[in-house]
Amino acid sequence: MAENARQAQQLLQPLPTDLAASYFEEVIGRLGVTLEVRLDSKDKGKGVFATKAFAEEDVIFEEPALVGAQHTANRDDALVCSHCFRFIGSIGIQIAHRLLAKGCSDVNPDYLRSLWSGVAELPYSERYPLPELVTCLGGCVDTVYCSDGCAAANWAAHHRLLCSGPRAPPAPVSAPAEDHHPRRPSSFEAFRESRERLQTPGLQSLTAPMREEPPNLRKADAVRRFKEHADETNDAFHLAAQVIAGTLLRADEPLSNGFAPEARITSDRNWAALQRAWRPYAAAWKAPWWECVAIPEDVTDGDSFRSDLQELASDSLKLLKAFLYDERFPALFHLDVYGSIMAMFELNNLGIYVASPVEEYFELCHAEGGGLSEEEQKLTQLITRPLLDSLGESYEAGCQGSAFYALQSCCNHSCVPNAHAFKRANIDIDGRATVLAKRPIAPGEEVCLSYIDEDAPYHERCAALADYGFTCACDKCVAEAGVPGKAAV
Ligand SMILES: C[S@@+](CC[C@H](N)C(=O)[O-])C[C@H]1O[C@@H](n2cnc3c(N)ncnc32)[C@H](O)[C@@H]1O
Repeated sequence: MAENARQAQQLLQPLPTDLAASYFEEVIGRLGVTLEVRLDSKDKGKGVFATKAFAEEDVIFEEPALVGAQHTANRDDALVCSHCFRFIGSIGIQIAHRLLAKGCSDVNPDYLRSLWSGVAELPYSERYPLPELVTCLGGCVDTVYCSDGCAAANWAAHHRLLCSGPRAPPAPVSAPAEDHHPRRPSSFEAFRESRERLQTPGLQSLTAPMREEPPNLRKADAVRRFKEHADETNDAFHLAAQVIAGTLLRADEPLSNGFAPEARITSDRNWAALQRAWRPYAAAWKAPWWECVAIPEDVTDGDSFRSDLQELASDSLKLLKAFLYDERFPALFHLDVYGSIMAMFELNNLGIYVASPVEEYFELCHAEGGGLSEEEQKLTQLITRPLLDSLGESYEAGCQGSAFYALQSCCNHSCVPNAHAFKRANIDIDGRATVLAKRPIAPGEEVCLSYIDEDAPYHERCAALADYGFTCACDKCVAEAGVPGKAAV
């Protein structure tokens, strides 16, 4: 077996117990929570266990995503920080963003542009202050942030390698450069145009010979092609790119800082650095995507469905390698490794949901008892009614995406869960996972979430969990499976 394939197969092995234990101790320490990850939880693999008592509604843990992305289709609905997923700008900017993106003809576009630029402001919108928009350190417009801190953190985590920006990045990359001022694109059109350019490779980029372009433009085009393919086929490829870029950056760090793992031969040092950097994902090991995905009911030829998925992943990986390939770490770019990352998202992801402040704003202005006097509402609605009507039923659309969390992804399922991932109104305003106790939990008890509608009848629950590739062994399922007639309810 070639060295590359051999190393790839090694990356695809579950972490040895001692390394997995120390990795999760580090995760628990970083999050500062009173929990432990046990590696063998009753035939279910890993599980999360309480090490102290929790009362009902207690926060069991909160955790930022390791990688996360807003759904492509949601980008026009919600303008959020690309790192923490908080809403940004202002209520006026959020509404203008959506209506201008929709090409709405019911409201004067000049008025919407003035909302976008901040020249016009909506009455009472100051009651819902949002952080100023901050642009990307590398100058691309496919990411925007709520603060310099988020821009720097995203840059350091993976965006440094995934940025399609035209500007040379400021140095050092670990801290925002002093001359980097938060700034928002001057007009919605400039912002939008730049985003559209990201989604549509210009004719020039398809026809111009690559070698005549400066290297940074070549890279920018290759990044755009990868992102466009992900937008059109499967959002999870964006997350897979973040995993690979983040792993490369972590593997590179000890090598470039001279703190290389102890090994005399360079290739051995590179391999040791890669193995260490890969740990968060080795701990979430899964079989390749095309093998573990449940075949949809309407698909008759399962084999060709699986081979189509494999081909799709292969196309995506080729586009990624065009700008990200690093010859020191060839195993990271093996198709089976890419497939395992995709499977991790398929089986372990948590949806991101952040409620929109626009919903609350319209409640204030339009709902009975919303907080304004009748007279104030009447006057305000002269401005807000046309906006609300144009937005239509989906006026309250929140931010939606998906993310992977180191600890939450270890929580097993139960059809009588003692915990739930829940967003508390006005408290949980970003993409962190917040897990609350649904009932009192004793020390030593396993913390379980429900991946599905746990109130559904037994056979529906079984079918829903088959998509996750397992048969539930919780007490409720065991009891119901044994009761004649119950399965048919
Ligand atoms: C999000 S992971 C949870 C962590 C997992 N135990 C691990 O070792 O990585 C989901 C996987 O855990 C296992 N699992 C979770 N809940 C289960 C249950 N109630 N019964 C059996 N297996 C379960 C299944 O293999 C499922 O695909």
